[in-house]
Amino acid sequence: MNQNNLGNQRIGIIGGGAMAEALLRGLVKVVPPAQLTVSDPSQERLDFLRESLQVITTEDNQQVCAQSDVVILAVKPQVMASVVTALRDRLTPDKLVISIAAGIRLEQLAAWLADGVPVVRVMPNTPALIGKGASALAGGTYATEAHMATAVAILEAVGTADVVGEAYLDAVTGLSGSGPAYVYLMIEAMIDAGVHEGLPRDLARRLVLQTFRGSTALLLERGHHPGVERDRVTSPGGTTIAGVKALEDGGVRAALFAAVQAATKRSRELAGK
Ligand SMILES: NC(=O)C1=CN([C@@H]2O[C@H](COP(=O)(O)OP(=O)(O)OC[C@H]3O[C@@H](n4cnc5c(N)ncnc54)[C@H](OP(=O)(O)O)[C@@H]3O)[C@@H](O)[C@H]2O)C=CC1
Ligand SMILES: O=C(O)[C@@H]1CCC=N1
Repeated sequence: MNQNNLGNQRIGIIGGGAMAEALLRGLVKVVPPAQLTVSDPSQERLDFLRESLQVITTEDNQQVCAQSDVVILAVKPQVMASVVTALRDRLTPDKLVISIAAGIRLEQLAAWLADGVPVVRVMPNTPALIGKGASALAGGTYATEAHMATAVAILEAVGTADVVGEAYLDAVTGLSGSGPAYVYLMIEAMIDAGVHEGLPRDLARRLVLQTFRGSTALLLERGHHPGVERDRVTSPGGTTIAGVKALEDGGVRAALFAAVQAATKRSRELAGK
């Protein structure tokens, strides 16, 4: 088990869905599972989490609060108000509350909680499931540097963590929170395009996945602007520029702008739910 600055903190998660599983898979590598508790209405889901990760499970959200120093709220935004207000007496100022819900503002969380409770709002993403997530987080009024360090340590167990101003978090949601879906859609379309040109599907899949992996790794390693690497692929009068022109004609840049803008707008709307 890695050393980390989570110490002996007990961490609880309310809502045992996709993101909770992702966080738990990283956390079990840095925190003893006996310090991790998760709640969910589905016994089947809890059985799965307990059997695969050896964490403590319960159907009772109050129990998660009672036996945790840090409580991560991982339910859907639409049920957040009822879940948090029901736990108001249990979420005392000695605990750290972390919300990963899209759209739900620090101000809103503070209004549902008792005065003085430290709150951190986070936007993670699903590659956290394999320790390659990208998270951004912002602290509320009562979140101290120590609370932020704890939140960062939790998120770094599943990938990268950037502390930002809360004003960025809706755009972060539209960009990296929802981003894996855009990437998967592009991967799926490219595989189909390869099949359309006569390639066997398994070969097309291998080539596309390695192309995404290699291209990303090259950018990360060299630190170049993407245009620099794109120019290297693009021979004058060659194949790539023909493909790039088709992408520009198809409005791919505009579509990506629109996707991030629409998801950011939706994150802002969820605040009112
Ligand atoms: N999925 C993603 O890519 C990302 C999601 N998020 C945020 O993470 C949060 C969770 O999303 P995600 O994991 O995808 O959603 P899921 O639906 O997979 O997980 C939510 C879980 O909470 C359970 N739940 C519902 N009501 C309660 C309750 N009253 N008490 C305890 N648990 C309850 C649900 O059970 P049941 O299904 O039976 O209702 C479900 O298992 C959301 O707020 C979302 O905005 C943030 C970043 C990325
Ligand atoms: O689609 C959603 O609302 C969540 C938040 C970011 C990714 N998934």
